[in-house]
Amino acid sequence: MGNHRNALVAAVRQELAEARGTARAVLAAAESARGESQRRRQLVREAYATCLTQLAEARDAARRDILGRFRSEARRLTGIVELAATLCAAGAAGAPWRTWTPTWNTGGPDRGASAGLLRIGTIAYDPDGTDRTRVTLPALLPLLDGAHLELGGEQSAVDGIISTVLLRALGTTRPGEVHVTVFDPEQLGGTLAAFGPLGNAGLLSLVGPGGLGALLDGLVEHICRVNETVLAGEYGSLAALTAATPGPRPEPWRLIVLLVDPATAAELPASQRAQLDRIVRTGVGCGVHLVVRGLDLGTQPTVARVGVRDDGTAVSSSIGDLPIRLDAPPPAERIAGFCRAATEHLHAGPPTARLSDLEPEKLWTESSAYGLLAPIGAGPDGALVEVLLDDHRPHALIGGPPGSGRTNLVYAWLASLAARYGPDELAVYLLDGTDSGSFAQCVPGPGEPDWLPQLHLAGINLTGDPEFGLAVLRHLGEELRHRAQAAKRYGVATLAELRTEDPGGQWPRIVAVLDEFPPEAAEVVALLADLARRGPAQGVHLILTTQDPAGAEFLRDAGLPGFQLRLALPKAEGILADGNLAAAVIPRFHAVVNTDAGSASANRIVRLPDAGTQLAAPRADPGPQPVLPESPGHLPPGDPTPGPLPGYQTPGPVHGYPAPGSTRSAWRALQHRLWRERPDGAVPPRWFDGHAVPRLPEAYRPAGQAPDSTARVGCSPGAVLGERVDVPPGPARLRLGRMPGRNLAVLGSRTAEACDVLAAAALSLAAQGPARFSVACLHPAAERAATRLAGELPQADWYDHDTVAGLFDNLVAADIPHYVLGYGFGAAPAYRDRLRALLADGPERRVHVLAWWRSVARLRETLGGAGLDRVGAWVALDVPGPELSPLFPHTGGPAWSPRPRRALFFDRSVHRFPEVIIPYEVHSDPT
Ligand SMILES: Nc1ncnc2c1ncn2[C@@H]1O[C@H](COP(=O)(O)OP(=O)(O)OP(=O)(O)O)[C@@H](O)[C@H]1O
Repeated sequence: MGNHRNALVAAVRQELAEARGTARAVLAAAESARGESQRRRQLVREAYATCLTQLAEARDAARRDILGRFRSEARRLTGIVELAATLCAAGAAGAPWRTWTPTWNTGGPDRGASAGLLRIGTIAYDPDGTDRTRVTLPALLPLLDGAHLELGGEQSAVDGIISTVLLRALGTTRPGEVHVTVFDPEQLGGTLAAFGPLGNAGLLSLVGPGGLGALLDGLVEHICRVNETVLAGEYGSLAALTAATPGPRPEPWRLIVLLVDPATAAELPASQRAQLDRIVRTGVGCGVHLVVRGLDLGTQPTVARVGVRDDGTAVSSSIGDLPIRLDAPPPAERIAGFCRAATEHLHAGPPTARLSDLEPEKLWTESSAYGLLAPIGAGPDGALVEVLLDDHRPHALIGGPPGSGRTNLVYAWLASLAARYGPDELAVYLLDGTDSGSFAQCVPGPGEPDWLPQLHLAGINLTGDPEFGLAVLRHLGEELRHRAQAAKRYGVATLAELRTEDPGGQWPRIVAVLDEFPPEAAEVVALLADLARRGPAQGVHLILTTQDPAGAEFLRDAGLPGFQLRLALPKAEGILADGNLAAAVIPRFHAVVNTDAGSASANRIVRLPDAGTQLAAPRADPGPQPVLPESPGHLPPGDPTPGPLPGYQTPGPVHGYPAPGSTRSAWRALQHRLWRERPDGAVPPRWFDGHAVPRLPEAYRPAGQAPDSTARVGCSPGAVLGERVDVPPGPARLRLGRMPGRNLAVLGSRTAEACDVLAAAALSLAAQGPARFSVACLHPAAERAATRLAGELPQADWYDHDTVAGLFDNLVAADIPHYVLGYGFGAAPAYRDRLRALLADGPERRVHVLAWWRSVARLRETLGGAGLDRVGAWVALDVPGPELSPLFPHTGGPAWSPRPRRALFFDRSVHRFPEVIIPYEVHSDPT
């Protein structure tokens, strides 16, 4: 039993031991699993913490990145907004009052430029609420061509806004482009008193307390008129019309300031309310803008509202909820100063057009096929006024008393034409019938080698030389004939058609300016009439200028057609039609341009630019004269002028030049530019200066020793007597062939000039080949010149009172010509018969007498009445025409009024009528 019990105990123990062992094993396993779990949990916790940290870092990085991008984008956009704001409210529209100045003082705005926005304050914008991104932008309001303004809130602040927008609107437009009307029944205009000076220029009007209805009615009518007559259904608004068409705005803006207290506003009659609504709806397109305080303008999109809040800031419907920090209103003295300046500016009129304003963008781009169109100045609105010369209105008459600016006007017109039409399109001829050297600036001068490339010919200082003007008119008549023949060949009638048919031909339009050219002579009248009548079809245009009514009367009397274009300078008489008094009232440097022969309805007032003609004051020193470069002795008789126009000239001083180094005038600067553009091979124009005394050219002076007597002698050498007064430059010559009468008498008491004629003749003969010269001086006054000539001739025999017999004794026949130069033969009566015999039979033996007598009576005394025939040619200096009748083949003497340095030359074998010549200066240096 005990064993059983023991065994049982042992078995129980055994089982217990096993169970304990098992439990221990399970416990150990559980503990180990728990440890593992705890480790894992730890790991997870750690991973979680790491993850959290990383996520936080990533989030922070992303936030930083976003913020950075936001800020840079905000900065960029802010920059754009600032730029846009600056552009929308440039200059006077946005500048602070400290530096504010009206835009027209700084060169702008352009005529007809569109209006922008106006600054009234600033808006502060802080996108992220940290002060770091805070930006300040101008708060801008639309007004001109943009909106009506309805302002509400504290009164003084609202009035400040009104002053601000008014001044900015006025300052960004040209004076006169904005008219202001103020209805201020409480203060009777006192609210905007600083703008008062505008009233002096009609730019500000006040409406009395009972005038609102009439004001609104008037505005409605004005809007109707603009819609009907100005916009005429073609344009939606004045802004669109101004943008689409060149020139100034056709209608000014009207700013209507209505300062109404709310009580009055509430009692506004229905009719006025209705008119107000009409204006609100339709006014902006017609330039009518309401700026109101105390009135409700309704909900039209054309209304911008500004409300001033109690804290002094404002909000605007055009900006949104952003509060506007209002600018201080403009100081009253600045407003008043501006208004005074604007008034003065308006009274002064538009700025003077400068010569450069008349120039096109590019030189020489126009074709003259159908006419010549060019501006000559600016109209009252500042726009350039153009004048046209064409086949229908071909010619122009310019008139104005002395000093009124005729020359200046011609220069301005020429500048405008010459800048547009190149030398292939335009040929200019200038004749100055005054003594003022008017056109001297167009030709080369000392230190100024340039000339007007379109200029073919200029006649300067022609008071004493109407013959040159006549020669030019004849030349133009020839050109007309030449063109008419070409037109006939091609079967066309107008220049435009000729140019189409003959594209390679040179057919520029010709503009001939005749400044005070005297039309007295019948031939001048006939030539002018011919040019005026037939010129237009051939592209020849005349511009006549006159300083007294006689010029216009002449036109009327002569019946010259085609002068519909009239340009009347201040106080011009007879240029415009009777009863058209415009020229009497225009100010200095203005002109009335009239394209309808002066009838009052066609008047246009033009302000002319200064072409700088004041530099054209006459100079004292004469310049050299035209020279032909042909060798002497090779000209056909009667036509000493080979070579086409334009002639050429030795550059030399000409009257009227600015001294070298002087400031270039506007004209001169333009001419220099044109000259640099001249075509290759362009030759200077032919010019003739009536004040200049030509020197005997070197080509007509003997070069050295007497030519060998075996050298060839021309059959009829030509004695050069003086410069011809003709279009092609060149000397007048006397052919001395072996024919009876080939002798020369120089007549007149101007000893120096007579000696010059004989000296030029002798020297030029000496330059042409071997010849013998005998100088017989019997007059003491001529002794010095004769001695000098004898010394200059290669070989000459000298005779005086004591030795003159030898002259006749030594007349031996020779193969070379023998020229006898006589000074005062009348003083040797003892030799009259021998002299008469010499004159009679000398020329056939190649002995020619060239001699000076003080008068025709002396000549007659010396030669006897019948002996006059033996003198086939004469040069008369100060001998009146009738006295020359014994030497003249027609009845009565030639028409000749003597004048200094001019002589009448007649060679009966060549001339039908004598010609005027200018005796050369042979010895200019005192000896
Ligand atoms: N538009 C202008 N602006 C400024 N100055 C001008 C203008 N027109 C003319 N002048 C000046 O007035 C003066 C007279 O002008 P201009 O010589 O052209 O007149 P004119 O009528 O031809 O005179 P004259 O009868 O003496 O020949 C000159 O000093 C000229 O510079």
